[in-house]
Amino acid sequence: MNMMVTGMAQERRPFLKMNGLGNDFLVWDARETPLRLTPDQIAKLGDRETGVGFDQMITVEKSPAGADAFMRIHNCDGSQVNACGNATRCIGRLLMEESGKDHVTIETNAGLLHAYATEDARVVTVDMGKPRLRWDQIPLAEEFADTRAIELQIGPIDDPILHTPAAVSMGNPHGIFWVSDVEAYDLSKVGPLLEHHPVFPEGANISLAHIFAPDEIRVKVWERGVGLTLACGTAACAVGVAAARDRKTGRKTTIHLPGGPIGIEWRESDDHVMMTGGTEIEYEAEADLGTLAFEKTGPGDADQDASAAADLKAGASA
Ligand SMILES: N[C@H](CCC[C@H](N)C(=O)O)C(=O)O
Repeated sequence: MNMMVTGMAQERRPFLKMNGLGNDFLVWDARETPLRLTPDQIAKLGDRETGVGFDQMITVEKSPAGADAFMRIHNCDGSQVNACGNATRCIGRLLMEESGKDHVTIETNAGLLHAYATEDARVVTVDMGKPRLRWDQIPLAEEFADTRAIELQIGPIDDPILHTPAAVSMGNPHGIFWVSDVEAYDLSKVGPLLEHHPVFPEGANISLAHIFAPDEIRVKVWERGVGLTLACGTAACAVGVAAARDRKTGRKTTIHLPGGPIGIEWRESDDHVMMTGGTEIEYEAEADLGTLAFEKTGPGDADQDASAAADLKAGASA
C-alpha cells in the first residue's frame, strides 16, 4: 500500500501497526534513534483517508527511570496524553516477546506500569495503578463534592441521563454515563459536546455504560482527541471502578466494548486496577518522514495464523 503526501523525501523509519480490540496504533521504536513529529505530521499520519490511519501514535523510548521502556502517547489529533490502556498491553507484549520475560515495566507520564504475560501470548494483563477519584485529580472545573454523580447543565442535550456522569481518572479524564441502552444515544453527536464541556477543563473521554448482567457492563466510548473508537482500555478501567465504587457491581467485571471484552479487577488489597485483554500485530511497515508515504514490509498475526493453517493443511494432506 503506497501513500503519497507532499513534502521532501527524508529518513525512512520502520513502524508496527497494532491494535488492542480494534483500538489501533502506529508504533515507533525510538529507543536507539529519538523521534519527534509535529502535531501536524501526527494528524496527517493518523488520517484514515490519506495516511496510515490510527487512533493513537505510540513512541517507545528509553526510560529515564530505568523501566524496560518509556511509552509516549499521542492521539490522532496530535495531542499528547498520559495514558492509553490498550496500547500499554500492546507495548507490554512487544517487550515480553523481545526479552522473553513474563513481566515488564513501562514508564508513562501517568506513572510506572507493569505488564504481565498470560497463558495466551497475545493476551496481556496490565497493572494500571490506582484510579484518581478526587475532583481535582480528574480534573473537574469547580469543586464537586461527589465525583460519583455530577450535575451538568448541557443545553442542547435534553436527556437528564446525560446530565449526570461519574468521573474517574486513570491518568486521563473519563466521564461515565449509566444508561439502559448504549445504542439509544447518538454518541457521535453528544460525544464532542460532553468531551469539551467546561466541567472538564482538560476535556474527557466519554463512556455510555449499561450494566446488563451482574458484573457485566456494555460500554461505548467517544475518546478525547479521537472520536468513536472500538475499544478504550482506560475507559474500561474507569467504568469498572465507577461501577464498583457505587456498589452497582463487584470489583471484578467484564467490560464489553464494540471491539471485544476487557477483564477488570479493582483489587481490594492495594486499590490497583488490573486490566486484561487482547492485542494484535496488524503488519510491519516503513514510512518516509518527509513525504509521510509508507509501505507494508512484513506480516501481522493474521498472516502468521493463515500460513500456519496452510502448513497444517499441507502437512495433513502429505
Ligand atoms: N483518548 C485518550 C487516550 C487513549 C486512551 C485509550 N485509547 C485507551 O486504550 O485507554 C485520552 O485522550 O485520554
